[in-house]
Amino acid sequence: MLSLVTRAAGVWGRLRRACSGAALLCPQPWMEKCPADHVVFSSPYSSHKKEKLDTSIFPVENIRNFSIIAHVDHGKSTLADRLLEITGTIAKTDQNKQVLDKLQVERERGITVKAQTASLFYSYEGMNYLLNLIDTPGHVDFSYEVSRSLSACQGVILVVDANEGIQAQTMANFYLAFEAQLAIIPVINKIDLKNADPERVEKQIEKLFDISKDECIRISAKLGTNVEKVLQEVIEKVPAPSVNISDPLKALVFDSTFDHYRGVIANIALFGGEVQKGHKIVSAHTRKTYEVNEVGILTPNEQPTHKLYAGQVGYLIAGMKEVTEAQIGDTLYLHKQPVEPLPGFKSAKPMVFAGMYPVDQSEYNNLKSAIEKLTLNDSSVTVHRDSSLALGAGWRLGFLGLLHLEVFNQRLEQEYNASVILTAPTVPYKAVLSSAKLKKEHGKEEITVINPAEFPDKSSVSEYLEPTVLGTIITPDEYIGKIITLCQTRRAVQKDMVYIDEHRVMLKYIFPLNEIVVDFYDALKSLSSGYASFDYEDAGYQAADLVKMDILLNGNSVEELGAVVHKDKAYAVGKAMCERLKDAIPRQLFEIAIQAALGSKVIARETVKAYRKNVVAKCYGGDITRKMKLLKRQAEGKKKMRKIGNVEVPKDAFISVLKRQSEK
Ligand SMILES: Nc1nc2c(ncn2[C@@H]2O[C@H](COP(=O)(O)OP(=O)(O)OP(=O)(O)O)[C@@H](O)[C@H]2O)c(=O)[nH]1
Repeated sequence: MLSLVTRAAGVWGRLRRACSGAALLCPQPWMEKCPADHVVFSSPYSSHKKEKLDTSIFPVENIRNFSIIAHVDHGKSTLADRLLEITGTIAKTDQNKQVLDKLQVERERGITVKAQTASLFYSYEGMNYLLNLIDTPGHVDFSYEVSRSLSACQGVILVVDANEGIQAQTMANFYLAFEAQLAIIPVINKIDLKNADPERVEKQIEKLFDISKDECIRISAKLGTNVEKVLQEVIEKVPAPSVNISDPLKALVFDSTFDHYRGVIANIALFGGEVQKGHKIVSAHTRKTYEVNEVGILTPNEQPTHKLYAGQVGYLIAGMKEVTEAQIGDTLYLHKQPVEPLPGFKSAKPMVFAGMYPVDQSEYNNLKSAIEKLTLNDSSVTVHRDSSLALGAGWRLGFLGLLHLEVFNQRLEQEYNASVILTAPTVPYKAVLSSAKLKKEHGKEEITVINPAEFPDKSSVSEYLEPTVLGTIITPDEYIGKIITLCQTRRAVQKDMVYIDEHRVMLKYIFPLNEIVVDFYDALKSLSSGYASFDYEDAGYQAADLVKMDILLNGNSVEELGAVVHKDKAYAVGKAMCERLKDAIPRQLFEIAIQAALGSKVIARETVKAYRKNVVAKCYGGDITRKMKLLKRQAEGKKKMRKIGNVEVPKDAFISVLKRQSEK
């Protein structure tokens, strides 16, 4: 014990030297409130220190790796901010709002989409600890991030809102942690709210998770109330990683990003050994050898260290220039010291597919490289090459949900300046083939169809199958009636209904995936005044009576707008799609007929009237610059259009047509 304290004191000195003097310790204003034994010895967030830190002072027993998990908006990122402040990782200011949500898309939408790591230094009861915190997203579309993050952890802080109580994603995230056998610290947040009812939430936690209410910590992440207690509980309750420094290096790549200058930056968790600059490492996946250029921890910016040791979580740069070289889930080991690779991750199962095309074919290569780099950072996206008559060469991408698709699209625009056309999303259907010709062509009897254009005709199929999910809805009981009706209109079958307390009910339904993927969540929120929550998991395939619906513009079938629908819904969906297309397609110089058809049978029709006005007429005889401006604006608008036959279709129309306006 003594030697550890002495070592730690020495380290503190070294860390203090490594971080510039100004960055450290009292009399920093935010330090004065720290209790005497909670010594802070990291640098403020803003300053990236090039001088290397020595983290050897933290023996494995003093390392804790943990995640914060919760339902959307229950306060994970706010709690992370407070933990960063308490440990002096960032200065305490009012500007600290969701510091770990670094992406523009996260800040704009106010949600976490990427798990983010931060190493915190904390001194408690005379011991110095290295705490590696991973903040995770709450939305179901990003649950792959959560499950990957948990593989680098031994414990979780499970945050539950004191007003909303346990919600659908609280359940899902709890089970992820429970199945991974992690220590779970239940935290009831937002106790400062007027309607907070922590006692009710404690009862729910006892009932649903079998965790004693005495273990729950009541906090306000916003005000900082009791947050320090959470940190101490992490030290007390989360076990240190069970690893050995003297073993050969075994590092799990649990995330990667691509830096334009430095290539691939891999986030790694060390399950054995140590690694430092100059080491030769091998990727178990590609068997390629690399020399390590830099290792470090994330504070939460990259902070180089001399080495990374077993039990630590950090980053590694090793001259991987191609995005395909750093697979998430890969195991890295030292050259000539091979190890049994870690199990890696189950690959994500895409729920929604959509076509993605460059707005202009000349941008194909740029977009290709942008997609490759972004999928390195978001490995749950699957990519297949595709092409379409109207849109040219492109890709068919698989996502975990519609929000995931939208966020990926937004990130492409914001981080890679790439503008794309997205086609209507579809779920992966299956067809059991009866035609000998098709069976031979595909080399199998059952095919998965991720593009409606390739949906085989009924005459060559013995059965169609559609994907289903087990949905969990948690709602105040006053909305049950409306919710049950909504579920029935979505062809759902009820599996369970239990009261989780006097007024809240948990419903379980099997849904056809295509009934919920686009807008079920919005409909649920709107009819429950925002109080119901929803989460789902894969539940296999079921037989379904499916048909392919074509959309025609002036008699020409538009492959990119075609959809696979349930036969009973074809008329309603066709009518709605035609109506929405009518709103989306601007009037042009000729009349446009929009039709939905099943085979040769037209089931719905709308007309866009011709547009007669000459936009520059009013400029004749007038100012030529005004006329030029008007024409330029028109040309800009045209760039956002796609010509199909002779009809100009706005690029957003392809995706917006499937959205249902409102639920009756
Ligand atoms: N009153 C009150 N509001 C809080 C508290 N903690 C968080 N909030 C607010 O709740 C909202 C959501 O907080 P976040 O920290 O972004 O929640 P999150 O769980 O990280 O959200 P996602 O990452 O999108 O899942 C924000 O407006 C916070 O200011 C709290 O203790 N009290």
